[in-house]
Amino acid sequence: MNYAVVIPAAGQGRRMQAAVNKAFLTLQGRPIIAHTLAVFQADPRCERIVLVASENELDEMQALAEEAGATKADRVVAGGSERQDSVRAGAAQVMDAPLLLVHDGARPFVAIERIHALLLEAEQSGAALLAVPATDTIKQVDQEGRVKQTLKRSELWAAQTPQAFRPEVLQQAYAYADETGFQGTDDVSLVEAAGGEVAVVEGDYDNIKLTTPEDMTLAEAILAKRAGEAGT
Ligand SMILES: Nc1ccn([C@@H]2O[C@H](COP(=O)(O)OP(=O)(O)OP(=O)(O)O)[C@@H](O)[C@H]2O)c(=O)n1
Ligand SMILES: C[C@](O)(CO)[C@H](O)COP(=O)(O)O
Repeated sequence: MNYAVVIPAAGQGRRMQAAVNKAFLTLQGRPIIAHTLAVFQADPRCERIVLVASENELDEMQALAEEAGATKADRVVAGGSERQDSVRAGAAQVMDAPLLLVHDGARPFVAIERIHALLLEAEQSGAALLAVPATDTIKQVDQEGRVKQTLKRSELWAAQTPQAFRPEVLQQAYAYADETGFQGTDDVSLVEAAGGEVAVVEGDYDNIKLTTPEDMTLAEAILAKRAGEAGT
């Protein structure tokens, strides 16, 4: 099944501590968001890209998408103050798509094979995400900085994007969020909160979200490794 993807890039990148929105920071001379757009532009199953930008960066983002040759990104829409608001504004544009994906603008390394595995699962389950098994031991910590408990690592997975939905499933989840005021830090958590099932598809550890300055160093290393593997 084909799909439309919503790419939120309307954040402020505070943890990146850069002077500009981190989407515009460059890796090997290309803006992060151009790397992300290239993945979906190259995927024949991706029909449309909805890019979500801050109100004051709409023109800059549109120009960047054009320069990057992302012809599927025919609209750039204004985001909101929270990630969930930005995704929602973008999703409203493509609720008629066969499947709807949400993918962080700040995750430039997702592999097309993983996207296709995710599509298969979402088609059947209604909602699915890429995730990787936790590699660290995870502690639940109270407000005073004391450990409440050590969570069972074999049951813990780190959520990534893309996250994929049959549109009616996402629509119902948004209706639930409207009723309850639920705010999630990712998109499938709205479906979970509404009592729906979410399937997990194993992703790759290099599908990182560029969040802190250290991630930029890691990202350059991932690109260099890929270039080495491709012999370029
Ligand atoms: N109001 C928001 C907040 C986030 N995002 C986007 O959601 C993705 C993941 O969010 P995150 O990495 O947290 O980005 P920022 O919110 O920009 O970072 P920070 O929390 O450090 O400010 C990013 O592509 C970001 O641009 C968005 O579109 N709208
Ligand atoms: C959606 C997400 O990337 C899954 O890991 C993550 O939850 C986004 O969180 P952020 O606080 O907006 O970075």
